[in-house]
Amino acid sequence: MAKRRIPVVIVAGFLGSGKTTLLNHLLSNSRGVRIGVVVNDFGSVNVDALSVAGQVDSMLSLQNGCLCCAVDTAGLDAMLAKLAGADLDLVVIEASGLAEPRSLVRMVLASAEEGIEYGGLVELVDAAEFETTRARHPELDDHVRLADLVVLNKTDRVADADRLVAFVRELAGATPVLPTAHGRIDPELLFDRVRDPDPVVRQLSFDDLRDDCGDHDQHAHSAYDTLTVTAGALHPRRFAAFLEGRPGGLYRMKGTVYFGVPGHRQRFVLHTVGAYTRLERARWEAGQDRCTELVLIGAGIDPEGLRAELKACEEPEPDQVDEQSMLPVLRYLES
Ligand SMILES: Nc1nc2c(ncn2[C@@H]2O[C@H](COP(=O)(O)OP(=O)(O)OP(=O)(O)O)[C@@H](O)[C@H]2O)c(=O)[nH]1
Repeated sequence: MAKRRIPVVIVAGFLGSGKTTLLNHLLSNSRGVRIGVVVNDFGSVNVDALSVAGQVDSMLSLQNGCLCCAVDTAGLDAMLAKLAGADLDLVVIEASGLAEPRSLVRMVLASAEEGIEYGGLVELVDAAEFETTRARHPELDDHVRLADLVVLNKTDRVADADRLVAFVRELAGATPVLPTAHGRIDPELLFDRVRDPDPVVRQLSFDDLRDDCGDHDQHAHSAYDTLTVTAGALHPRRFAAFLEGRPGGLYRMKGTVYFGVPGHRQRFVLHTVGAYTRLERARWEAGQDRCTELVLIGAGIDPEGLRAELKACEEPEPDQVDEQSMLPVLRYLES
C-alpha cells in the first residue's frame, strides 16, 4: 500500500493579518489531529515561534530569513523531511508577513520529499487594514485569487463588514472567502479545501525556480526595513510616548516589552499593525532574560533613529518607577 502523504498547508498574509492567531486557534482546536508547523519569523526575535510553542506536536522555526527567498529548496526539504518522519496528520507553514505566496507554493510543489504533498494555500486578509494594504501592495488582488481559501480576518474591527466581504468575494473570483475574527475558522476547512493548483504555479522547471530567486527585488520585503532592538526595562511613560509618536511607515512591531515596575514585572507582548496597538500580559519562559526584544518592520523609516528612540526609553531603575506611570501603556491591554 502506498504510504500516506502528509498535506502541507501554507498560511500566508500580509504583515499582522493574523496568521499566528489563526495557527494558535487551529492548534488549540485540533481535535486530535496531529499538526506540525514551520514558523518563519522575519527578524531575529522568535516571536511567532514563542507564541505557538507548547501546543504543537512538532515545530521547526526558520529565523531571520524569508522562506520564499531561500536560494535553494534544500533547507525547506530538510525541514519537511523531518516533519514527514514524525507521526503527523498535517503540516502548516506559517509564512512571514513579507513572504511571496506564489514562491512558497512552488517550493512545496518542488519538494523532493516523498512523505508530503501540497495541501493548499490559505491567505489571511486583514479587514481593518484592507484599504491600506491594498494601496501599499496591489499584488494583494493576485494573492487572494491564487489562494485556496481566503480568510477575511479582523471583521470585528470594521463597521461595514458585509460590504467588505462582498467586495473581497468579487476580487477573489473562484476562491471562497470566509469572514472571521481572531482566526476562528473551523479547522476541518484546512483538510478539504485543496483544489488543483494554478497550472502556472504547478509547472516547474529549474529555470522557474531560478527566476523566482532572481525576483527578490520585487518581493514585498525588499521594500521594507526590518530592525531588531534589544533593550533593558523601558519606562512606561516614555515608551507610551514613543508608541504615540511612531512614524506612519513603521507598519509592524512585535515582541516582548519589559517594564519591571513593581506590580507589573510580567512579560508584555506587543503587537502593532498600522495604527493599531495591542499589549498582552504573558509569562516569562523558563530561563528567559528579563529584557525588551522587539522587531520593527517599516518602509521609509529611519531604523537607527528608531533604535536610538527606543534606547532612550530605557529605565535603569524600574523599581523606583511609580505604578501610576503604567497607566498610559495599560490602556493598550485587551479589556
Ligand atoms: N481585533 C482583532 N485583532 C486581531 C484579530 N486577529 C489577530 N489580531 C491581533 O492582531 C495582531 C497581529 O496578529 P498576528 O496573529 O501576530 O499576525 P501575523 O499575521 O502572524 O503577523 P506577522 O507574522 O508579523 O505578519 C495581534 O495583536 C493579534 O492579537 C482579529 O480578528 N481581531
